[in-house]
Amino acid sequence: MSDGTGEARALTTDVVVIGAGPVGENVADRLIAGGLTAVVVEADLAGGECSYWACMPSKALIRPLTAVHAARAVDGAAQAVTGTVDVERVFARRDEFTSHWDDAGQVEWIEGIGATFLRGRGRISGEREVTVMGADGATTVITATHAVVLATGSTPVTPPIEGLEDVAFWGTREATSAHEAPDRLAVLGGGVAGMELAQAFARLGSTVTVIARSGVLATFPRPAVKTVLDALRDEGITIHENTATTRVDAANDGTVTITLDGADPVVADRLLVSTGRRPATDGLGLEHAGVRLTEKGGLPEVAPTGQVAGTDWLFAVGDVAGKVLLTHQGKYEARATGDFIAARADGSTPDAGPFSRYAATADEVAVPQVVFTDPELAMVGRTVEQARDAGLDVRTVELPIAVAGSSLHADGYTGWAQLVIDTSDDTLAGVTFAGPDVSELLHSATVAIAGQVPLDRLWHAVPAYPTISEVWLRLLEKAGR
Ligand SMILES: Cc1cc2nc3c(=O)[nH]c(=O)nc-3n(C[C@H](O)[C@H](O)[C@H](O)COP(=O)(O)OP(=O)(O)OC[C@H]3O[C@@H](n4cnc5c(N)ncnc54)[C@H](O)[C@@H]3O)c2cc1C
Ligand SMILES: NC(=O)c1ccc[n+]([C@@H]2O[C@H](COP(=O)([O-])OP(=O)(O)OC[C@H]3O[C@@H](n4cnc5c(N)ncnc54)[C@H](O)[C@@H]3O)[C@@H](O)[C@H]2O)c1
Repeated sequence: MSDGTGEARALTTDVVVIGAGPVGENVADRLIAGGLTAVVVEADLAGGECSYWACMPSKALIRPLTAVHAARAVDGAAQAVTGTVDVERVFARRDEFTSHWDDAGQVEWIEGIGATFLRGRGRISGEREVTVMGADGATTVITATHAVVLATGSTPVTPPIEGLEDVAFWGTREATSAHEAPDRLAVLGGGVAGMELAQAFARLGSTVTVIARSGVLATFPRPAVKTVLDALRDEGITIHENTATTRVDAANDGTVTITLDGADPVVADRLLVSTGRRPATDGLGLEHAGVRLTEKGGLPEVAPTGQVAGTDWLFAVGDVAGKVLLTHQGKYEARATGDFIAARADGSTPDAGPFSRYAATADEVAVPQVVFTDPELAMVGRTVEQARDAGLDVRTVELPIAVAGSSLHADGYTGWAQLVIDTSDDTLAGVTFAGPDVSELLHSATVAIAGQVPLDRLWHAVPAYPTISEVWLRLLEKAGR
């Protein structure tokens, strides 16, 4: 804002938060709860990528499709599903979940907690100083007495493929906000976003081809990924793994041809590029904080408190911190950072050791993630490879999910589960489930890992009969109990 004379307006606050995604909102909430004042700066929509173009719209699209599929998998209920999915209603329901891309409710929430909301693009312009350029060109210079928190999220990475820059392709933003399903959709990138959206659009009526440079969902155990691959292929989705894309061409009729190394070209009406994201650090003025970005544009070391290495006033949380690109983990970092800044504001040095309230320790050992394909993938903690890389001595037990609860849940239920066990203290280092609706099992595993519960004690956590959770009993028996 300016005062009408063209001069910058000046503001002073305890903490400036740049970015009002879920993570920025949460850090502001903790700062205010801790007795500080905060200005939250947002260039686009308050609520961020997650609310309008990522988690919420994608899951809003997926849920009705999964619900229909689930009913069809239960004899007696299947007979009640006599129609087809109402594609228009699915998109309309998604529109409700994104509040029709109107952030009035989120702005009201931010102001309701007592923070000041400022619409504009923020950049660091000096020590503890942020300059905000409003959409109308007005400038506000904000001085922070305590800290500046970066919560600017991430931006998509576009691979350097010949011809791609001349094609009007979809990113995940366009896919999650689409109002129609293309006849033929090609998806470049077999990560979480690509696989979820591939199945969603296939179920909305598109003929879908996925092109993955490596194996799809490569960070998950392969037998778990196989349950997803088999299901998606059964639904008619073509999946090319370990396949390089050599060039992309657009024709005058709007179709796109994707030339592959070692496979026939793919012709599509739309190309979705979902090949990963990187921290949103462009134009943030980090040089004014003495921070040098890494080659890939990431921040240097960010401590578990969120403090950026080499400064005592700059913090980073959520996607921009570059640790874990998940909403729930970013919000967890926000709680630790907000509490740390508030606790430090009186001049004391809070104990920010592992598992203290001021350190996002779980980022390293207990990150839960769900892939909302159908069947779902749900994993927390380390895979065998990650555990061994971290120097742990581990053993595994794995088995198909075949208990009374799963057989009742869906006819022909197919699932897979694995425990990664740290042999030094007989606790869990990682757990993976694959199968319909396993996402709701995941928190049990997260509690066991974060709580470092030994298997001997876990044996006394009796799963209710007949639920899918009974797989815990089978896993523990196989582990020697
Ligand atoms: C398709 C898709 C689906 C996903 N689904 C899930 C899911 O189901 N579950 C899950 O946990 N995660 C999911 N994610 C990841 C999730 O979206 C991110 O981890 C999450 O949005 C990170 O939150 P954030 O607040 O750090 O960043 P963002 O949500 O990106 O918010 C950052 C905000 O900062 C603003 N900003 C940036 N620069 C400036 C600036 N200079 N000045 C002012 N404002 C600025 C942006 O406009 C934005 O509003 C998904 C991602 C994608 C792409
Ligand atoms: N359910 C969820 O929690 C959820 C859903 C979607 C996204 N996300 C998060 O959002 C972030 C972004 O998702 P994403 O799927 O875009 O990223 P990602 O990093 O998970 O996957 C990107 C994929 O693209 C591939 N790739 C890279 N370059 C390629 C090329 N030239 N050709 C073909 N493939 C190529 C990579 O090998 C990788 O498999 C992720 O970190 C993810 O965790 C989470």
